[in-house]
Amino acid sequence: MQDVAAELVGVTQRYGQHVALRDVSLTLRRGEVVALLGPNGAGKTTAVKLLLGLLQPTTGVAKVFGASPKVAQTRMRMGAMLQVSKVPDTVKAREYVELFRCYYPKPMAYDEIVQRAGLKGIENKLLGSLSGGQRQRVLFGLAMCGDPDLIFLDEPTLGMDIEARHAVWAEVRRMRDAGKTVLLTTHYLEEADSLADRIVVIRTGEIVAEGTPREIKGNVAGRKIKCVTRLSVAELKRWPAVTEAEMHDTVTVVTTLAAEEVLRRMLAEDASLSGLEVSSPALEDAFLALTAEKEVL
Ligand SMILES: Nc1ncnc2c1ncn2[C@@H]1O[C@H](COP(=O)(O)OP(=O)(O)OP(=O)(O)O)[C@@H](O)[C@H]1O
Repeated sequence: MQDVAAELVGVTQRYGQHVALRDVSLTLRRGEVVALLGPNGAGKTTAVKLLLGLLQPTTGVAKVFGASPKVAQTRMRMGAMLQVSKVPDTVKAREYVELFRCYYPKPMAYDEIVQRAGLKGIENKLLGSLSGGQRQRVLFGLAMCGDPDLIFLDEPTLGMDIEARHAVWAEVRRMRDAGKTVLLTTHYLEEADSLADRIVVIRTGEIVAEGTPREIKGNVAGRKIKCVTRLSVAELKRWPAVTEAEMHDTVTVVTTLAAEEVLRRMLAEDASLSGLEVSSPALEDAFLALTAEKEVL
């Protein structure tokens, strides 16, 4: 069994009357990248703050490396890049990184931070003069200062250009390969798909799905069969394994959780079927299905 790096156990978090998280249990194992996905206001930042010890759960327990995240020794092993982080405008990037390095007993070497966070060329600039993407890179560097075993990245690549984004992705993979644990929140589903070993989807304070990117995509949205067929959409919709069937111009698109079974039957019933294409759903399809507003009856 893999070691547990951090966990929320039966956590409910209230802000006054508002329930931001409801009985959430979440485990982060050592050496894995977990992406927390969910629409605005779902409770992602609240979960991160609980694990960082910035919030005390209303009920339930938050643990990091077997202890409270508020314990100083535990904090030293964590790094965080939060959306809300504010930086002073009149301090140079270099000075700020150096300051953060002082907080840790065994900080990462300055040059290593510069290289890993892509700070070359902006080290001597005032933080107030940096672009949004450059500022994000500095925040990424700050999160790495203590060479943490557990790192929280809240929307890390927001505003970054493609090159900077890919550099962050490479760095996250390097951390994982070094046995570190990464919790990532992102609205870029491609980012979660590409980086995460496991995805946890939250909707209105509750976990609604959890699994590898492949499982999340496969189990929820099914696969799509596209082809030209004389079978009618109305008929296809009546097949038990078909979730959805529609026509786009001359192409019929069938969504199903049992692609092989449906395909065999389609070929058996329409020998003239042509232009066949079977595709896995995008993570976006699964995400939209999982986080869709509950129907009001
Ligand atoms: N300090 C607070 N006081 C009152 N309500 C809060 C507070 N912080 C968050 N909330 C509410 O709790 C819910 C969850 O917020 P949270 O910031 O965790 O969501 P999120 O998933 O991170 O959203 P986003 O994707 O927009 O960053 C929201 O409805 C939010 O309005």
